[in-house]
Parts: sequence; structure tokens; C-alpha cells
Amino acid sequence: MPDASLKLDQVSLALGGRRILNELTFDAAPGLITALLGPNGCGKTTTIRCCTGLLVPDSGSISILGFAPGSPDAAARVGLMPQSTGAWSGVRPGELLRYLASLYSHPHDPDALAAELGITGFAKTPYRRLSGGQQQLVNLAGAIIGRPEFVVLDEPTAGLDPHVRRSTWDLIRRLRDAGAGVLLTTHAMDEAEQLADHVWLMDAGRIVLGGTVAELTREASLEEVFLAHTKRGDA
Ligand SMILES: Nc1ncnc2c1ncn2[C@@H]1O[C@H](COP(=O)(O)OP(=O)(O)OP(=O)(O)O)[C@@H](O)[C@H]1O
Repeated sequence: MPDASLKLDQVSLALGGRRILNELTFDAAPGLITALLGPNGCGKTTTIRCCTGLLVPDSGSISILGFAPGSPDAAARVGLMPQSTGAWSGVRPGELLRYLASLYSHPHDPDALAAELGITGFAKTPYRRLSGGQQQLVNLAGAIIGRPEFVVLDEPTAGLDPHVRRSTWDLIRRLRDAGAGVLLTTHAMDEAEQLADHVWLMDAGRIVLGGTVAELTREASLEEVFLAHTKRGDA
């Protein structure tokens, strides 16, 4: 396996007096799609926030493309698709993508990317008036417009119809095939099976299992493996 693009070592973090990440250790390689799976509330989004510098762990270390999360060197090379982005409410997707493109040295052409992702038809509609799925596509475009070397996608296809979901899968595979590392979270086991080169299963802030889909599903489906190794988020 190539050297890791993303490395978390013994990362712990408490929020609101509760330990959310508990000596979390895993990695993700360039040119591979890595899926982080786990029950609601197990800490996936918190992990992503730590990997992109939005939260700082209490202990442990994280390196992304050899840089500290959130540092200027990392920010220029890492794309993030968050679950929701309230901050963009009045902005029109076309303007947003042109603005984001202006922040990078070799961005995708905003109009071409909008056309590829099926955004052109609503490029002039304020973000807050878009449907949930349309907002997802704009979030995805924002994550990749700067041609990132590593992309972090938090539930990239949640709420997307099967057509758009399939084309999003194709896009994610193309990012991988172009050499980018991809870390994504999903609750859709079929998505992890279809897309992921490597799966990490997380429960209560720590990794409980990892491997390729083939390795994890030798004796049971991925969903059965998930159910056997994790507890309900509210349990
Ligand atoms: N700012 C915060 N203060 C206190 N607790 C928080 C904060 N942010 C998140 N949490 C808690 O941390 C836990 C993990 O949340 P997180 O969003 O990382 O879970 P998740 O695995 O992404 O869940 P889901 O699959 O439902 O999106 C939850 O119990 C959540 O309530």
C-alpha cells in the first residue's frame, strides 16, 4: 500500500465533558477510497472536523499530506464536503464556485464543473432555496474545485436520487483514479461495498475493525459485520 495521505495516531477529544474520540488510530492512502463507517453519533463527523482543522484533538496526532490539519499547506491541497453548510445561504452556486476557484492556483473551470455535476440549471438560484440534494451537489463541487490531492466527503450521497448517486460515485472514482486520496463517511453499506478500497469500522470513538470489503465480507455481508461489531448510537 502507498504511504498514507492521512494518518491519525491515538487521537482523543472530549466535547461537552464527554469523550467523543478515544485513541482513534487509522490511515488513508493516496489513490484509494477509504470509507469510515459507524453508528449515528460514534464520532465520524467529529473525526472529519479534526482532519480538516475545525477541531483540535486533546491528544494524539494527525497528519494530512504531511501537514498539520487546517494549516495553509493542508488547506490548499485538501477538499472538504461537509454534511451541511449554513454559511452559504444567500450565495448563488455559480458565484460561489467562481469565488472558490479564485482561491486556488489550478482550479477546475467553474462552468465546466457545474455542467458536469448537473448544477448549471440552478446555478443562479440562491443556495438556501435549493433542494437538499442540489445543495449536496454544490457542496461536492466546492470540495473538488481546487483539484485537491485529498478529499474528505461527509455522507456525500445522503439524500441523492439513484441517478445522481450513481454519477456522484463515478465522480468519486475518477478523483481516486486521478491519484487523489478520498475519505468518505456513509451509512449506505452498498455504497461502501461499491466504492471503498478500504473500510474502517468505528464505534464509540475508536476503530473496531478495518480491511478491504473482500476481507471484511468473507463470512457475512458488510451490514452483518457492521451490526456485529458496533452498538446502537443511543445504547
Ligand atoms: N460541539 C459539541 N459539543 C458537545 N457534543 C458534541 C459536539 N459536537 C458533537 N458532539 C457529540 O459528539 C458525538 C459524535 O457526533 P458526530 O457528529 O461526530 O457523530 P457521527 O458519527 O458523525 O454521527 P452521524 O452518523 O449521526 O452523522 C455525538 O454524541 C454528538 O452529540
